[in-house]
Amino acid sequence: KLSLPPKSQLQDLKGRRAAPRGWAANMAFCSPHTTTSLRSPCTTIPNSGFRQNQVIFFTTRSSRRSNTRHGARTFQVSCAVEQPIVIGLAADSGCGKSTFMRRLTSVFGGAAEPPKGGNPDSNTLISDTTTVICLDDYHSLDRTGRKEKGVTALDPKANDFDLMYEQVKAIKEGKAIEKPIYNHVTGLLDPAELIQPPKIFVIEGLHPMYDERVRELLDFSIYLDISNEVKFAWKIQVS
Ligand SMILES: Nc1ncnc2c1ncn2[C@@H]1O[C@H](COP(=O)(O)OP(=O)(O)OP(=O)(O)O)[C@@H](O)[C@H]1O
Ligand SMILES: O=C(CO)[C@H](O)[C@H](O)COP(=O)(O)O
Repeated sequence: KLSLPPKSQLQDLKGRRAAPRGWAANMAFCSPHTTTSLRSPCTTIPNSGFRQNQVIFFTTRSSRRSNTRHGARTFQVSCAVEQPIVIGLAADSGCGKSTFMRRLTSVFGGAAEPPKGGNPDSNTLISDTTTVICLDDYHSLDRTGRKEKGVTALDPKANDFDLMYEQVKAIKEGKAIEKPIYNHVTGLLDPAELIQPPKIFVIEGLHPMYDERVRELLDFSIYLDISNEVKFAWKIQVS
């Protein structure tokens, strides 16, 4: 997961070139020491034990152990793993969020499909670079619960913004999440699905910008402002 510079550019701290033969094997035996840039935000790189923007010093072991001809040297490698970009797409129901997202993800590459082998009623779409989740999955009340409390899905009280924030933040830090599923067929909250951090993470729904903490995590925000006239015309056109 770490991006090592090409062999031709790898130098030790004295500016000497790495041994041309066996440098990769040598690195495999080395012990890492890290430091963090004070100016950069730091996030964990999945499965690496390192954090983004850390500078890692690898000190190689003696030549005998690593089977190369040169002695111990220290190399500096910067972690340059990109954080997922988070896009928030907000609009009322029936304003074309799914249609817009299908077109956008195809521009980013690959057809968008639900998670393979998962819940057939999942609202998630995954393509080569992009994962789109629907914020309806953060409804804190199911259909019956909303009816009993006399609130609609648009009411902030019917949505779990704490969980939304924690999970969007986790994705941005490169961590996988267990996201709940709101089942539009049954009106119930289904068991969670595993979402891995993608290159581009889109959160679409009624309230991607309502909670200040979630808003702060967005790299881009899109609001589809569709008049009722147009929205109803689209619906009638289908039925
Ligand atoms: N640009 C468009 N031109 C014509 N029709 C459109 C356009 N965008 C969406 N529609 C139509 O409007 C309807 C609603 O679109 P869509 O399902 O994408 O909205 P949505 O915001 O995802 O809805 P919901 O939140 O209810 O799932 C669909 O029938 C779709 O085909
Ligand atoms: O799509 C929606 C909001 O984006 C629905 O209005 C909301 O999720 C409630 O769903 P349902 O009417 O199926 O109980």
